[in-house]
Amino acid sequence: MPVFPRRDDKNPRQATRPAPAELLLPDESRRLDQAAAEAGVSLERLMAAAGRAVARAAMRRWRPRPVVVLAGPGNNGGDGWVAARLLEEAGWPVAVAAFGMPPENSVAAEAAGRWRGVRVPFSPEAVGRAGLVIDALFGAGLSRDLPAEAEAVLRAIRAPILAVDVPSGLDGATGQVRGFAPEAAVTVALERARPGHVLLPGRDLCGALEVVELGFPPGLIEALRVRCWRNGPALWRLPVPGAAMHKHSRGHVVVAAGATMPGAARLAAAGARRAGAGLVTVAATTQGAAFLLRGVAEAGDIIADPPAEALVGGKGKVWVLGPGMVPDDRARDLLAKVMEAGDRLVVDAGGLTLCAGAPERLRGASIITPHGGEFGRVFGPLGDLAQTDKPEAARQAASLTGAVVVLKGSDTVVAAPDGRVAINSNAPPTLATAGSGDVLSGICGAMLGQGLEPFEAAAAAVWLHGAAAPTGAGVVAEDVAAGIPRAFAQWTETYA
Ligand SMILES: NC(=O)C1=CN([C@@H]2O[C@H](COP(=O)(O)OP(=O)(O)OC[C@H]3O[C@@H](n4cnc5c(N)ncnc54)[C@H](OP(=O)(O)O)[C@@H]3O)[C@@H](O)[C@H]2O)[C@H](O)CC1
Ligand SMILES: [K+]
Repeated sequence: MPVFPRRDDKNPRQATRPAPAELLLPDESRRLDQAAAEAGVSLERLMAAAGRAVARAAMRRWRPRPVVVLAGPGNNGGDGWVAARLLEEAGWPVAVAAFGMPPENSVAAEAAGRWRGVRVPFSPEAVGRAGLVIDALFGAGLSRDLPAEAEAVLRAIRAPILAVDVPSGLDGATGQVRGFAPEAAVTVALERARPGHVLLPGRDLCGALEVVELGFPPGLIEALRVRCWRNGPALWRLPVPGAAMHKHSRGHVVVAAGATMPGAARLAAAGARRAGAGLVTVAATTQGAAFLLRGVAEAGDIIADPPAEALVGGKGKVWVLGPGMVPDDRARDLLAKVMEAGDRLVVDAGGLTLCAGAPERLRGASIITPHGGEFGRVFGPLGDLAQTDKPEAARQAASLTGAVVVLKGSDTVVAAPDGRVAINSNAPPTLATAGSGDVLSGICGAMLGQGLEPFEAAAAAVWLHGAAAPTGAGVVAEDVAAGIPRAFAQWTETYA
């Protein structure tokens, strides 16, 4: 069995292991506020804490300068009114431009009522001479596209923007822009980040993300039973080889591949081997392919001639089915046989093409790794949903197939059939290169082979893949595979 490093509370190095980074949905945020109220922590207190955090963020990052606070009609605006007062008390020149006023007797209205300073009309001219703009127009309560009037003002800003909760117009749940959203220099997230801070294009609009605590009573976040996290080492532990291990205890990954793109098989095999698979076999699914595959195999890969079917079944077997594979009848039969045998299975590329418009064929797979195009081809209408709500589309696909879905991109989403979602953010742009996905499917196979359950295997593989990718020009997929030992070392050094 693989050895997992044990958590040792006496080891001070492990203090660096982060807590799981929950990503709160707007609805969860509302439930949190409600639970806080029931526990005696009022919205007024939370808003005071939010406004204080915003003012402090401004003072920490900038010298005093003319500030314009754009205050919306809800609690996001309320945070803005509080921040305006605190900055003015600290001696900063502040003006507030309100876009509608909060409802009478609301907590936000009270915050607005305490403002005695300068008010300017909500107009493009108002922000023209600002040295800093605090965007407190809309946050979690954005319910439709940004109004044109608000867009015109936000577009006129030339100064740096400090966004409260989210840059207004950004949907915190999905990372999508509703009409328009400005690009902030800093975004102050309240208590926890939101999926929209990590998903694209949202992540790129937030600038530096500061997550601040508002003083919720302990235990309330845990009680929400959040199902979405930023992917990272808090969610899984990588397997590290123990002294008593031998190659057969680290999983046997079989890469079922074709010969039209033999490089794909080679990269998947390299990913699996570097990520710790004990044994890797490249199995050709087309006659004569073994001959071609042999030419690209590295030492350590065993090439099997068809029938690859002969390899189906057996303890510790994990299939990576699809890299460079021709989606023909033979491949379809192999997929069915592997499913029938109950072998663990990662489906990618050609394997996904076999299931175009027929997601039910994937029932029995452990992990599938589609990019956006493959996802649309397999899941039809869910492909459209993925354009607007990637986590929800991946979650539905996982529930439909029973497989963990790795919906790839610069913001890869990993979704489990039980509703857990991890959103990845460590992938450098260099990963957008041919063959990089093949390396990932191999790493997924290796993680399964070493005993991780599918969601953890997939999330760990995606992180490792991102951490393994060198940055800078000239990076090819081979370099990603070669970077895996360094990524393991980084993990061991920091988190193990
Ligand atoms: N626990 C926390 O995280 C806390 C967060 N706080 C802050 O509260 C906001 C969320 O406040 P909420 O009042 O729910 O929502 P907003 O302020 O974002 O906006 C709601 C108002 O805006 C109107 N609205 C929404 N979309 C539009 C639009 N496109 N055009 C015009 N008007 C819009 C909405 O009107 P409706 O007609 O939709 O009802 C509301 O009037 C969160 O972001 C934090 O900043 C708390 O301060 C502390 C706890
Ligand atoms: K905002």
